[in-house]
Amino acid sequence: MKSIAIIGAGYVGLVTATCFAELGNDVVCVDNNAAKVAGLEAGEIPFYEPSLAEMVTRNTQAKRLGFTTDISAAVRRAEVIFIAVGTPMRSDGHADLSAVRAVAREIGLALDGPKIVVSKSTVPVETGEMISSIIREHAPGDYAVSVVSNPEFLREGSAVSDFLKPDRVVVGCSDATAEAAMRDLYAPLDAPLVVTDVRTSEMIKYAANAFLATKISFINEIANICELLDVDVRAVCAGIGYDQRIGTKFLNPGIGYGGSCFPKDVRALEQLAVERDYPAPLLHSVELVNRRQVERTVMKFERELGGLNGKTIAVLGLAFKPNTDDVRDAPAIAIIQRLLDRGAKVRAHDPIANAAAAQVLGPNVALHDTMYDAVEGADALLLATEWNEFRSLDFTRCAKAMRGDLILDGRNIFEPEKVRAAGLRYLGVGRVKLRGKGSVVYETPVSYSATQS
Ligand SMILES: NC(=O)C1=CN([C@@H]2O[C@H](COP(=O)(O)OP(=O)(O)OC[C@H]3O[C@@H](n4cnc5c(N)ncnc54)[C@H](O)[C@@H]3O)[C@@H](O)[C@H]2O)C=CC1
Ligand SMILES: O=C(O)[C@H]1O[C@H](OP(=O)(O)OP(=O)(O)OC[C@H]2O[C@@H](n3ccc(=O)[nH]c3=O)[C@H](O)[C@@H]2O)[C@H](O)[C@@H](O)[C@@H]1O
Repeated sequence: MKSIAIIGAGYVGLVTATCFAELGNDVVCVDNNAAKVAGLEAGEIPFYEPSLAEMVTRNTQAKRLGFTTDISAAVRRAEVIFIAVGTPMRSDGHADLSAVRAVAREIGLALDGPKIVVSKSTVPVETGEMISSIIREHAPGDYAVSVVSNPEFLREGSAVSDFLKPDRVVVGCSDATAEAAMRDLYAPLDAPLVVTDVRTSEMIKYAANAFLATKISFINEIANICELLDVDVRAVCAGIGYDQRIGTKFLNPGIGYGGSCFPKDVRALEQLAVERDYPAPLLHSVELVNRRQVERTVMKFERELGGLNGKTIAVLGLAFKPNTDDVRDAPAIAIIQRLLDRGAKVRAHDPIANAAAAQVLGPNVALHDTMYDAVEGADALLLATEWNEFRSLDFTRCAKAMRGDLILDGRNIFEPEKVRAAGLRYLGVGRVKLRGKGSVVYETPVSYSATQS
């Protein structure tokens, strides 16, 4: 049993804190957002994540988990301190490390003995060294501080089981004391432990996300080519996915990847390379293909509807993927913004993310409580997020409610024959031959990065 402080009660911080408490540790979770801490103390989880709320309540009641805004007190009582604050994308594509720096400074100022400081946040190679020097600079005494990199691989929507049953745990340490403490902490989990130095561990996290994003952009590109050749990409996925070197996972074409991590982490890794004079053309293309997937979706509507001005599009799904209310960098939001720019009206529904989407989209989009309310009077429908409830969409009911007849299945979850049987037209991603040739005029320039030569 260890005494742990987790700094940052966001997605990763709260899941990490709760899971370490569940494993029997004494955990305090710190956030500088007082309202968030007050909410957590009252049992309110600031985002939607299946099974997390019950686990927070159980561990809070068992007094293994607490919340505070007092970082100094939390640092002093903990043996191990996890940094789990956000590292969002700066406008130049680099990771914004201001929150990590601020936390390192506060840890330094509060130091009163030896500590192990662990970065759970996704951070560029060399950040561990930066954290170490900031802590030392502000510490009141010459205390031994081991800085560890322990990246997190959980996915939103399955965060708790991903944390407790990981494929592997990666720990980057610079000394034996820290390594022993991390081995101890993760001993209850039945998972391989990959122990490296700090820099390698930082790189592993970016490489993992970049690889997964690459797989998605790869299959999206194959899907786009399938559309020109009248080949169904789903059969292609099955045909290549059985090869275990390729695998079936993360091979679903769609309207592009989104979320708070893939877009920012691919760009951050690219920028790490670019500033060392390696232009990272593959990473650049991964991001480019992803952005163009959004434009391609808008283009499909434009072509099929003969223009967008005055047309009404119903969008089902706003979150960047199912089982989350997170709309950060969601492709649905980017598509909606482009549809609005071209004069279309948008009606939308998400089972969980309507409120979060309203904050980003403002009053220009009509958000509805049910999927059937959203499709009422629409010229076309976009399935943007594959929530389970959308899989049983009644196409006959849609055909009656809609003004037009186009269904664009942005996640390939519908059977085209069923859609057509209801008198509707079906378009997916890589499943139906596109009208005309492949000459799509994309908005995204080939070189969009300011620092890319
Ligand atoms: N969201 C995800 O699924 C995953 C995220 N990550 C990485 O984990 C890190 C955290 O991501 P999220 O949890 O999504 O971020 P988030 O933005 O949801 O949460 C960050 C939290 O830190 C708090 N915070 C910021 N500055 C602070 C300070 N000085 N003192 C105390 N609290 C402070 C904020 O109030 C916020 O509650 C990022 O580096 C991200 O790339 C890694 C794996 C999965
Ligand atoms: O670093 C992170 O934050 C996390 O990023 C992703 O997790 P997450 O963003 O929660 O969601 P994913 O399930 O990976 O989906 C990301 C995006 O890719 C899209 N996707 C995924 C799989 C696929 O086959 N096709 C596809 O378009 C999803 O729709 C979604 O928009 C990684 O899967 C996690 O391992 C990692 O810890």
